[in-house]
Formats: sequence, C-alpha cells, structure tokens
Amino acid sequence: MVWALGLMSGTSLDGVDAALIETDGVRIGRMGPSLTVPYSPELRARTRELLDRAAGLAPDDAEVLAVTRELTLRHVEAVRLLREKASGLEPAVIGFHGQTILHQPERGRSWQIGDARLLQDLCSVPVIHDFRSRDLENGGEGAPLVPVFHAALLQQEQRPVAVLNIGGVANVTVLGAQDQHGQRGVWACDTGPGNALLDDWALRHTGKPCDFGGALASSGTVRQDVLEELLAIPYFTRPMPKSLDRLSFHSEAMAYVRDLSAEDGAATLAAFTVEAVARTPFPVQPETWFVAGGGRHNPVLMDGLRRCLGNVASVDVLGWDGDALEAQCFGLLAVRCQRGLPSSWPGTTGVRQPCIAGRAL
Ligand SMILES: Nc1ncnc2c1ncn2[C@@H]1O[C@H](COP(=O)(O)OP(=O)(O)OP(=O)(O)O)[C@@H](O)[C@H]1O
Ligand SMILES: CC(=O)N[C@H]1[C@@H]2OC[C@@H](O2)[C@@H](O)[C@@H]1O[C@H](C)C(=O)O
Repeated sequence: MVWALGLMSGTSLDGVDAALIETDGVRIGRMGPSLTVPYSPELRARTRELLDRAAGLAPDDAEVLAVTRELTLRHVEAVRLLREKASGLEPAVIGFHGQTILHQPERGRSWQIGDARLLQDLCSVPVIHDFRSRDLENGGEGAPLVPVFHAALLQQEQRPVAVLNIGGVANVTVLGAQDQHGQRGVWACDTGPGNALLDDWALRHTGKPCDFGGALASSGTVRQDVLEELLAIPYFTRPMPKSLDRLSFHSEAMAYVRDLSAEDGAATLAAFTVEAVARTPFPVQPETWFVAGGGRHNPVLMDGLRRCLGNVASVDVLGWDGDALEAQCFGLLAVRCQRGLPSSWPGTTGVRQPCIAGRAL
C-alpha cells in the first residue's frame, strides 16, 4: 500500500478538501489526516462568476486562466499544510480533481479547472488529474465517481445499503445485497439538488452562505403545490445512472419559489432535496442510508430523509469522516489510475465498459 493525497473542491465552492489515505487501489488501510483550505470570499465570487458563464467561455479566456492559477495555488497550500500536519507521511501520488465549472454529459463535456502541471511542479509529487474525460468519451456521464470508494469502504457490509452525499449537488451509491461469492450490484446517480439551491436562497435572504442548522427552513412551511411542480421536472423520472451540473434546473427552480417567504422558500427547497432522493427509481431498496457531505449538518434535511426513507444515519456512525470522504476518494482513484484499475462501470456512470479514471502528466 502507499499513501495517496486526494484533493477535492466541490460544487459548493467553499474551498479545497485535502486528505491522506493508505491504499493499494483496492483495499483501504489507514486514513491519514485531512483538512479544508477555504477559498477567500473574493475567490469564491470569481469562481462562481465563471461557473455562471462557463458555457460561453473559452479555455484560454484571461479570467479563466487567472482563476485557474489562484485555485491551483490554494491546492498547493492545502498540500503544504496537510504534509505539515502529517509530519513524516509522504504521499506517493496526488489525486487532483480540480474545480468543476461546467458539467454537460449530454454534450460529452465536463470542465474542471486547475493546473495539474503547476501543482506537480510546486509539490514535487506525481499528480493524477482529469478524472472524468475518459468516462464521457466512452458514453458515460463522467459522474459520480465515488461509488468505487463507497463499495471498497463497505466491503464487509452484506445488506443492501446506500451512501448519500449531500454537497452542492446530491449523489447516491446503492450497494445491493452480497451473494454467496461476495458479489453485489453497485448503482449510482446524482439524485438532484443538494445544498446549492438552499445556499443561493439563504445568501439572497439572509446574507449568509448557507442555512446554518436549517434555522430558516425549520421556521417555514413546505408549499406542497410548489414542491410538486419542482418534482415534475423530467430529470426525476429518468432512470439511473444520470448526473447534474450545479446549475441544472437552477433558474427554473428559483422561478418556482421566487414569491415565497424566505422561510417557506427554504422549507420547500429543503423538501425538494429530500423528495428528489426519495423518488429516485432505485433498482433495490436500501435497508440503511448513510449520509455524507455538508448537508448532514442540516437537521431539516436529515429529519426529512428519516421521514421518507426510514433508517438514516450520518456516515460518522461508521467512523468515517463525512467531510473528508470525497478527498479520500480522489486519493484512491489516483492509485487505481496508476495501477490500471477501472473506477467507473455501466451501473455507476452508464459508461459502455469499465473505465479507468484520471491520467498522469
Ligand atoms: N452547519 C450547517 N448547517 C447547514 N448546512 C450546512 C452546515 N454545514 C455545511 N452545510 C452545507 O454543506 C455545504 C457544503 O457541503 P460539501 O462540502 O459536502 O459540498 P461540496 O463537497 O462542495 O459539494 P459536492 O459534493 O456537490 O461537490 C454548504 O454549502 C452548506 O450548504
Ligand atoms: C461534475 C462534478 O464535479 N460532479 C460532482 C458534483 O458534486 C456531487 C455530485 O455532483 C457528483 O456527481 C460529483 O462529485 C463526486 C465527487 C463524484 O464524482 O462522485
């Protein structure tokens, strides 16, 4: 096994998560330390601006290049701080996801900005990057990629279970029951919004970047009529696998809630996240749901999920760090790439055949 350092900057645009993981690409050994390096409000705003304009931007646009450099330097800082924290643990490889500013699987396109060469030169560690392209080239959605990691972590689990990540977008991995040979089905998709719509709503109505503790949503009432209109968006009846951009149906959804009070709008958007999960057409019904990502800190989301799905717990009950999971995943994916192991399958991304994620420089 080797130590791999994973870097993930998610759709919430709040910063870079970095984590160390010991793995041979198949088995997972020890988890090392992890940390988050936040983006400055200025960098967050500039990145958000790019994300809003991404469909019309050229790769060599001056602002794209400037933000790419800034973001990469935040990643370099994350690597430096994590190495300091992990004194003595030297990573053999870095898995660098980059910042997604556009995801259009229907056009075979997913755009992560980040300068892998600069990161490799400044950190002096081999970097694996560009994790989504090959999957897209082979007919896949390019996301989610985390199911291989969830399956590796839950190798001992015999029952059908699900891991739900509620980041900016929410994604789920469903693991079927194990047969007598230890084989099981693995299915995945993005279920719908995670926190992104709620974050934008909270920012507009409270000036804060999210609905901390679900305070706003818990003092409002869900508008069922609006909720049903939101859930009538065709994405929700599409079979899995399927994936989303942070801005997928963003303006549509915002138009539906626009006239609601701040509280009712937040309650309705939180219910939207929950119902989108509950209505996903799953091939098997999970007995237990383990929830990761920032959304697990929002009691309105967690209570709603419990009401709809039954047995729902934070991944923390498994001893996992729900804030470091995605960064750890990109450490694992980097090692799998180096060893020629596939990381996506027809059931997880819709790719035609099992596919290696990432490439070296
Ligand atoms: N205490 C809290 N109360 C309410 N919401 C919270 C709290 N802490 C975090 N969140 C939510 O979690 C979000 C961040 O989640 P996370 O870091 O998992 O997203 P991400 O990794 O950027 O997204 P993705 O998984 O889509 O790439 C915040 O934007 C916020 O909405
Ligand atoms: C294109 C992109 O960056 N997608 C992210 C996003 O954030 C959550 C969800 O949408 C998921 O599909 C994916 O990230 C995780 C790490 C994944 O690929 O598994």
